[in-house]
Amino acid sequence: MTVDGTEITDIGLPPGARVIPDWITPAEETALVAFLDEGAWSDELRRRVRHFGYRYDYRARIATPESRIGPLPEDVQGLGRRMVEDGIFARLPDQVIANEYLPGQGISAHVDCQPCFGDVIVSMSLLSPCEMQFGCVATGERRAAILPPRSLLVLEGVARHDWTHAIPARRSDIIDGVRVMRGRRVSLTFRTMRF
Ligand SMILES: O=C(O)CCC(=O)C(=O)O
Ligand SMILES: [Fe+2]
Repeated sequence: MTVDGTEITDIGLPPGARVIPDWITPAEETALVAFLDEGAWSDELRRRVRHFGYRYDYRARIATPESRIGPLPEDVQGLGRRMVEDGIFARLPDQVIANEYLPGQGISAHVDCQPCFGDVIVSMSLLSPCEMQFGCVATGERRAAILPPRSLLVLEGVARHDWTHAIPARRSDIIDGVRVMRGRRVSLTFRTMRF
């Protein structure tokens, strides 16, 4: 398999990353998307986003204590509490970004802000599956994995700090050898502020 012309030798997740399938039910998924769609999505990027807890500044690439919006909405806070109960976070996540990806939209390779955000990053996938690509900053090694809807992707350790993650901006993915057209995907990324 090749990703952007680079041969991928080891398909899968980088060390320190795991996918927890079916972490929420289809009914919870529907309710969450409805909640997100009731509010105002921001058009500041090529994909739509909503920020909760603290606003992330895409130009400066930081979130600061001054960027505080307020407490997380109860629906989102409840998921954070469940992540703490499940031992995924040691303390309650307090910064969440919702991303909406329509077919053809993606997110470029990045490491989440290291001075701003803690050592665990969790991304919840809703609606459509998609491929996420990973790149080791030191060696250039590439990996890729499919994120199923209602799953959690947990990034910690090396996967959080030393590998980039990205979603290719395309309209379909190869899943189990079959080309699958993307639908609308919404994700919620949970983080803890370091401040
Ligand atoms: O959509 C995703 O699953 C990832 C989002 C992401 O990487 C981010 O918000 O930093
Ligand atoms: Fe990220």
